[in-house]
Amino acid sequence: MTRIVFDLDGTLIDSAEDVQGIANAILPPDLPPVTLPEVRAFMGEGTPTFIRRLIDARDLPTDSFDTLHKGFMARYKTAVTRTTVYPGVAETLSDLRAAGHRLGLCTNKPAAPARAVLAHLGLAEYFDVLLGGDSLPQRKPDPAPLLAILANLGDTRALYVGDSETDAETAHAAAVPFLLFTEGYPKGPTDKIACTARFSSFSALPGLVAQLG
Ligand SMILES: O=C(O)COP(=O)(O)O
Ligand SMILES: [Mg+2]
Repeated sequence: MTRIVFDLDGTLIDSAEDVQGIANAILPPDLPPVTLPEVRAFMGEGTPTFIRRLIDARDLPTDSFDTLHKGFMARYKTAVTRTTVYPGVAETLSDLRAAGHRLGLCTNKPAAPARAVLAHLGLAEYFDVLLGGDSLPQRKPDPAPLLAILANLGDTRALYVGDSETDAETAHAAAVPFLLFTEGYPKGPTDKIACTARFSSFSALPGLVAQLG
């Protein structure tokens, strides 16, 4: 049995279009809408950082943070309809569970929208434990959420699966082997991201888990 912890946005799900929708809903209408590449670049370090990046990109007053953050959070839980699951994710999670592994979810997305989107996509049942970006005082790349999830899952071999530099840093800080999904929202070239192994299709993951055991 391995404890396998997953990142969410850009790893299991492609949520950028839903996040783009709520970002544009809170932006003053006279400003240029935020683009998908911008959204992908702003995501990964949690909602407060996303809002700060949005403020910088559209030269908004810094004191608009609270209003924008509140508007964003109010819409986030229901912004699920344009989100898709990467190919093979559900089958792979199901196979890993059937093989006896225990699965956790460590995301910087706030916990309520993370739970909502997992439920909407039928993925919630696979995870024994979930921590979001607002669950603890620390968020990734601080290793605290990943370590708390792993402690909850037992004390066997552990792996962390994510899509970004933030995830690589988190795994390194927690001294956990990192598996990089290369098709998500990295900030730079994926070959520059330190990892134990990389994969571009979820069908490869069960083999990697077996091999690293
Ligand atoms: O909400 C974010 O910033 C991204 O979340 P993630 O940690 O699931 O990639
Ligand atoms: Mg991610």
